[in-house]
Amino acid sequence: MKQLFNGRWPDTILFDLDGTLVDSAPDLAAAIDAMLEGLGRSPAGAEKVRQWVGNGAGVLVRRALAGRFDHENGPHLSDDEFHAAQQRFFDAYADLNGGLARIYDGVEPFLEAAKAAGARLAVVTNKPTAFTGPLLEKMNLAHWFDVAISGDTLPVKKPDPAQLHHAIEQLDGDAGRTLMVGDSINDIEAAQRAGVPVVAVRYGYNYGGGIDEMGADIVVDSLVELL
Ligand SMILES: O=C(O)COP(=O)(O)O
Ligand SMILES: [Mg+2]
Repeated sequence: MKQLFNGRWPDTILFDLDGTLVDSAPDLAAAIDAMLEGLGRSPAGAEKVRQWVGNGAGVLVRRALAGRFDHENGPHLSDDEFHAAQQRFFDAYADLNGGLARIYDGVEPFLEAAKAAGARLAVVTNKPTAFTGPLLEKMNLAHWFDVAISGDTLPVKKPDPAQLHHAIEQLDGDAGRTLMVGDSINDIEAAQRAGVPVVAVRYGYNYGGGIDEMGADIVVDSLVELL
């Protein structure tokens, strides 16, 4: 990592949340299944939900209702049906968020070292604001971060680079002295479009696909490999 920054630590580091800092898919799956069961439908199960996470809550709900990743090709959904289902998901996830989730190995040692090196840290997630703060608090991770930018903070989400620009501005940073750390093609694309070097982790979701050939500057199995 330091070779990307002339042998020094980056000044600012932006972290994706779901699939990078925290394995939140079990809670997301439980909430999606509660939504589906409330609608009289069969549960989707954790394996599918893990592959549907990545574009925020609304798209996750749409994929679950369609029973497929490419929800645009599923049955027509009225706005009312969508909003009623999404509300069920929000209610269920508000109760379940952080219950089964766990912090990935290597995350806390890396955060500790980054802070000790003087880096300023932000979370940049597609998760809605209503769930980002509570999850960070529940995992006892909130104290590491100066800023959290969520999926509804701005009108656009990753892979658009706007959340990264916003985080860098709030941290008083500079894209050339910033590192992005993520688990999905969205994180890599957003970082590239923001002109920020990017580390990808192999243990995350990335829609069930590999991350090695997606263009990240560095790919690791654990963030401790960066130390
Ligand atoms: O909520 C999602 O869809 C994904 O969230 P992430 O950006 O933290 O991976
Ligand atoms: Mg992620």
